[in-house]
Amino acid sequence: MPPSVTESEVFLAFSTYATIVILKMMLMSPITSYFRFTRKSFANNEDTGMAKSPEQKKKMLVANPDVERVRRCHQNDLENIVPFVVIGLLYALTGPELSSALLHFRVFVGSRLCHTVAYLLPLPQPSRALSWVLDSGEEDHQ
Ligand SMILES: N[C@@H](CCC(=O)N[C@@H](CS)C(=O)NCC(=O)O)C(=O)O
Repeated sequence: MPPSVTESEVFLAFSTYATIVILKMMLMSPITSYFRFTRKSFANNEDTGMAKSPEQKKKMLVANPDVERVRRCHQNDLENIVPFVVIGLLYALTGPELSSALLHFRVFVGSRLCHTVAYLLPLPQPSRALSWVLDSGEEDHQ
């Protein structure tokens, strides 16, 4: 009996690379929390319970640039990784050559990791823009 689509090497490669980028995206939540606590910047009134005065409570509700940066990075992941998972799955189902599928998946995952590093450090532009162009281009080529 021929192997089913889900047993194919392309599908296994897709599952592996999709899992890597999804885990990376999920990591953005604990990183946001880390920045919220270290910068003492929260989104909701009820999150500022540790404030010792009404003034401190007010300060804690002011947006912090580091927290906002991680949030933008997370948002950008959502804009790119969700389409990658959907389009990558459809592409894997078309039965492409393993070598070209691996190239697409690796370029996407590599450039997404570069995008995160460039956004969070931050690295000077055009490093982030180039990594974004590479991974969004990958989605178009699948
Ligand atoms: N939603 C994005 C669409 C364009 C995009 O993803 N640009 C890349 C390369 S400049 C980026 O990293 N944008 C920053 C961001 O989404 O916060 C934006 O508003 O910038």
